Formats: sequence, structure tokens, C-alpha cells
Amino acid sequence: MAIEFYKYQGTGNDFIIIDNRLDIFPKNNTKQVALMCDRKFGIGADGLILLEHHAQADFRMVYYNSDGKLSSMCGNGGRCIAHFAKSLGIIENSAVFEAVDGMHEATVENKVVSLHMNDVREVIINNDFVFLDTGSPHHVSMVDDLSEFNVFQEGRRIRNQVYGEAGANVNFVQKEGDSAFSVRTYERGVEDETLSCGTGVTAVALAMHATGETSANEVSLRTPGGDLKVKFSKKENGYTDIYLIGPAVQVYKGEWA
Ligand SMILES: N[C@@H](CCC[C@H](N)C(=O)O)C(=O)O
Repeated sequence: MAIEFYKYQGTGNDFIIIDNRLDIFPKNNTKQVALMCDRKFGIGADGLILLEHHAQADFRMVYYNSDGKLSSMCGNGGRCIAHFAKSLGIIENSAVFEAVDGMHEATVENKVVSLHMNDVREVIINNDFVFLDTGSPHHVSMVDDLSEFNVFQEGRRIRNQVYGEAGANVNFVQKEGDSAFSVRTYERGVEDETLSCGTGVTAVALAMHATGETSANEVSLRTPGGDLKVKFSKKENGYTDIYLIGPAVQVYKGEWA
């Protein structure tokens, strides 16, 4: 049976999104998800997202990385699925949905989506990197010349040598101003640099605050795919009221034969 899909991008982090409220998708078929995400033999995307029925919330979000495996939270994907829900008429301008890391709220205003992320309880500060979980695990490291930095080589090395099979996403950061940073991310499950990572820039904003690189509670993050904003409040142990804000764009609609 042909599957109707929508292609989305949030600051260049791109996704196939499918309305699976009628359970049409073969959810255990890892090979099919990987093939659909393949940029040469399939549609091409960093991940695939299912929008599903939820008894108490507006919908459920199910996220697969481009390797075809179910994974942890995707911030840019969360922003894109909220926009998709609005385009389907499931929500008006605000959504409550459940993802793998729990409940989220989102507001959609034209192409800009603000996503409420879950609280972060622990920020682990090491000599030359910070580790924290913003729904997905993130390693954050500052570098001097981000545009020339070999994100693929160094990201892949850290992802494998430091975090082993489970892995982590690896973010490289350069300070651009008091509350502005540039970020490039190597994503596990894509096993490559992506143009942007939502949980990644969220991790960077909190890591920069926790290490004193910024004292601002609203941070601008420049990624190769576009600009995002992260707002947050500090609490005794960690951070609360965390919002990831930026564009989510429906690119096209198609059918997977
Ligand atoms: N692109 C995502 C992160 C997706 C999950 C990640 N690859 C993982 O497996 O941890 C985002 O925007 O947050």
C-alpha cells in the first residue's frame, strides 16, 4: 500500500513525517525506515517521524533516526510535528503531545514554533567538555575555529570512543557574543554532521550558562541550517522552563510506492 508522507525541515534538520493515526505504517520495519531516509535510494532525511493517536493529548510523536532505529527526543522534529498537526487541523495554535521523553507543549505562529523542553536536572562539567541530556544525550565542546573544524572526524571519534555503542550527539561551539554562539553537531543515528540539532542547541545554551560563558537566559544559536533561540530559567539543580524556538517548514508532500 502506498504511504502518504510529508517532507519537513527545521533549520535544515530534515524529516519525513507520516500521519499514522490509522496505524498504516510498518513500525518494526527498520530497513524500510532506513531506506526511506536514504538520500540516494529513498526520499532522504535525517529522521522519520510518525504522528499517532493519543488518548489524553493532541497526538503522540514517534521518532526514528535515519539508521531506521527508534531513538530519543528530537527537538527540531518536535517543532516540525507541531506545525504538521496544525496543517492537518488537529490543533489550532497550541499543542500538547507525548514524545519518548514525556509530555511537551508547543505553540505555532506562522512558521515559527516554540517547543517546551523537559527540565534538565544534571549538567556534568568536565575540563574540556560538558555532558547533559536534553531529551537526547549531548557532549558539548568549545573550539576556536568552528568553520574550519572537522566535525565529522572528531564527532565520530568522540561518539564512539567516549560513549561506546549507545553513543551521544557531539556539539562543537564557538562564542560569537555575550549571548550568541555558533554550533555544529555530529548526530548519532545519522552518523554524520547535520545542519542543525534542536536538543543539541538546547544543550549548548544550558552548557554555556552552566560554565559561565553567558549569564543570559535567552541565547541565540547559529547553526549551518539557520538560527534558533533557547530560553530557560536556572533552578537549584539544573534548568526549567526551557523553550526551543525557531522555524519549521513543510517542503513537499509525496507518496512512498
Ligand atoms: N536532530 C535531533 C536529535 C535526534 C536524536 C539524535 N540523533 C539521537 O539519537 O540522540 C534534534 O533536533 O534534537
